[in-house]
Amino acid sequence: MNVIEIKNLTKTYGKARGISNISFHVEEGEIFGFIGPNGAGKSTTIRTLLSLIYPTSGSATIFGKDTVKFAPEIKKEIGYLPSEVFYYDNMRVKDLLKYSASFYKKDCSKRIKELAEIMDLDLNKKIDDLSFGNKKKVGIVQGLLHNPKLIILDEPTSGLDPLMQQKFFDLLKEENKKGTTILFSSHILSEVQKMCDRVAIIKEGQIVKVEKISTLKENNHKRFKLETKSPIEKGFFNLAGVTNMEVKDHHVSFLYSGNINIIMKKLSEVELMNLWIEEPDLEEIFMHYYEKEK
Ligand SMILES: Nc1ncnc2c1ncn2[C@@H]1O[C@H](COP(=O)(O)OP(=O)(O)OP(=O)(O)O)[C@@H](O)[C@H]1O
Repeated sequence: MNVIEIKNLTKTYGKARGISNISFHVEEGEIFGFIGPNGAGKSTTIRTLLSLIYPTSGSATIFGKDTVKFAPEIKKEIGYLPSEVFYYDNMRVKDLLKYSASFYKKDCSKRIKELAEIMDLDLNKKIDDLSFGNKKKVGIVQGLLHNPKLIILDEPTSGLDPLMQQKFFDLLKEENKKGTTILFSSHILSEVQKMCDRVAIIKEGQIVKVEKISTLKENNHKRFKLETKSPIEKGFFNLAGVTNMEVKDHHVSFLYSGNINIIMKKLSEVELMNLWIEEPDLEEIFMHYYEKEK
């Protein structure tokens, strides 16, 4: 079953671009990454899904229900961590969390204590006295306290130190093992690579690619680095599937995706001093997709 199904979702802010014709789905039990640079449209997509803003056109369903028509019902089963959290500073953490829990018709007190312990959050402190990172932890507990079926995280790790990031990721993996579906937006590729099964890449309001992380990493591209006996012309490796070409004296480096025999044939025309064939990291592949669309 698809927990999230997005069909041709478009949101414009007056004349300004928000998102345009976004379509993808998130399956039950997946950790799905949503990556793109600042301003690409990640938050706009997420806010539209949560009916915090309304689509200009297109539609989406969560748990098979239209996100606009069934917003209040759907929200009970979603845990949402916005990219920025704002609170009434005067409240104590425990009172704020108690207030948040009152929206759900279940007793969340045990879970609040558990989560606060995992995230090393002092429930007795006033919000006012918390650092930015500790405020983020309040947001995390707030998002998870009702054991939601779907967790939507918008740039969740900003402000958390590396140890807390790790604890948070472990916590999410634990939730995921219990069957919780997770949509995770980020511009930090390494964390998407670490956490997610599949990923949608968004650029300038449009989806560039939806792919399994494993496919992105392993099957599609290889980085070729070669040292040649004599300098070669820049256009020598102008073949379909060759990108990110860099030539410096006797050193050539490029990404290749396609029939490996074709590139090997081309390589055999060059007198090689050395050759390395490596798996590129996600960062390189990601840049590659961006370049392709220019
Ligand atoms: N309230 C708004 N009014 C006008 N334009 C907006 C508004 N919110 C977002 N935009 C525009 O919509 C586009 C997408 O922004 P969005 O915040 O969704 O991107 P993002 O991928 O979440 O980026 P970031 O990582 O910086 O949060 C941007 O061009 C942005 O300037």
